[in-house]
Amino acid sequence: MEKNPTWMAVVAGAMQRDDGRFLLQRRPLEKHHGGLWEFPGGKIEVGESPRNALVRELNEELTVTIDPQDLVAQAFAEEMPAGGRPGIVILLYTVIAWQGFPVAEPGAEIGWFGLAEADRLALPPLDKALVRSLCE
Ligand SMILES: Nc1nc2c([nH]c(=O)n2[C@@H]2O[C@H](COP(=O)(O)OP(=O)(O)OP(=O)(O)O)[C@@H](O)[C@H]2O)c(=O)[nH]1
Repeated sequence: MEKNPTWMAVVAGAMQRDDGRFLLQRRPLEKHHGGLWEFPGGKIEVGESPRNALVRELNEELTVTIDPQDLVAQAFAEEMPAGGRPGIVILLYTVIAWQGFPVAEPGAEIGWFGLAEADRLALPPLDKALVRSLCE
C-alpha cells in the first residue's frame, strides 16, 4: 500500500458579521494559490481533531479565541491530486461566535466581503463552491 500522504486535510472558518459580510484572507504570494483570497484556516496536524485544528489556526492567524462548540459544519470540497501535489479535502465550518477582534498577521491582508463581492474575487477553485454554500 502507498505510504506517502496523497491527501491533505484542511479546515477553514467562515466568520460572518452581523451585517452578513464574512472574513477572507489573501494568501502570501510565494505560497501555493499565492495572491488568492481564501477562508482563514490550514492543515490539520497529526493527532488533532478538525475542530481543534481550526480553533488553533484562527488563533494563530487572527488572534481570535473560539470555543470548538461554536463551530458548525457548513460544507466540504475536494481537489484531486495533480502535478505531484497532494489532493486537498477542505472542511468549512461556520464560526458562530468568537472573542477578540480579528487582526491579520504581519504581511497578511484580510477583508470583510458580501457574498456577491466575494464571488467576484480571485479565489482558489475550491473556494468558489464553499462561498456559494454560504448562500444556501
Ligand atoms: N486555509 C485555507 N486553505 C485553502 C482554502 N482553499 C484552498 O484551496 N486551500 C488550500 O489548502 C492548502 C493548505 O492550506 P495552508 O497553506 O493554509 O495550510 P497551513 O497554514 O497549515 O500551511 P503552512 O504551515 O504551510 O502555511 C493550501 O494549498 C491552500 O491553498 C481556504 O479557503 N482556506
